[in-house]
Amino acid sequence: MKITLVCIGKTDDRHILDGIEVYTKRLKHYCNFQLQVIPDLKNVKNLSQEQQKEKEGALLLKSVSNQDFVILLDERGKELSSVEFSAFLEKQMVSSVSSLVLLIGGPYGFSEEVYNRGNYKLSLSRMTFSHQMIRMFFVEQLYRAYTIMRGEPYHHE
Ligand SMILES: C[S@@+](CC[C@H](N)C(=O)[O-])C[C@H]1O[C@@H](n2cnc3c(N)ncnc32)[C@H](O)[C@@H]1O
Repeated sequence: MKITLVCIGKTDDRHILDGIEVYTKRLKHYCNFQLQVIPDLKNVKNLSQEQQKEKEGALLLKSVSNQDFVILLDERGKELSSVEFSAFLEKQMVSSVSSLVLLIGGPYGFSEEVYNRGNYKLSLSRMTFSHQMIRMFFVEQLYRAYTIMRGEPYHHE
C-alpha cells in the first residue's frame, strides 16, 4: 500500500526537518511512503483567511485521485491509540485500499470541499498543533504503527 502525506508549505525549522528525515528514512524499510509539500499561499496579497483556506483546499485535492482512501488529520477527528492506529492501517492493507492519502490542513484548517472528500478524520490529540509540527508527529506515529504490526521492540505499552 502506498502512503502519501500531503501538507502545505515548506518548513525551515531544523528540528522539524530533522525529525521528519529520521522517520521517513526508517519508514523506507516498511512501506512506500511519500511526503508531498505543496506551496502555501501566505504571501499572496489580499486573500482573506477563508479564501486562503479554499484555495489551499483546492491545491490539496489536486494531490488526490478518485480511488485514494483519504484521511484528514484533524483535531476533531477520531482519536486512536497507537496500537489501534496500527490495526486500522493493517485493515486498510488487507482490504482493497492500494493508496492511502493523508492530508494536513493549512493554518486555518480544511475547506468544506476537503471535508466532503475525506473518507476518515483522524485526530492525534484534542489539542491544536501547528500544521508544520503535525507532519513530524504523524511520521513518527506511522513508523510506530509498522513496528507494532511487526512486533518490533520500539513501542512499549
Ligand atoms: C493550525 S491547525 C488548523 C487549526 C484550524 N483552526 C482548525 O480548526 O482545523 C493546522 C492543521 O494541522 C493539523 N492538526 C493540528 N492539530 C491536530 C491534531 N490534534 N490532530 C490532527 N491534526 C491536527 C490539521 O490538519 C490542521 O488542519
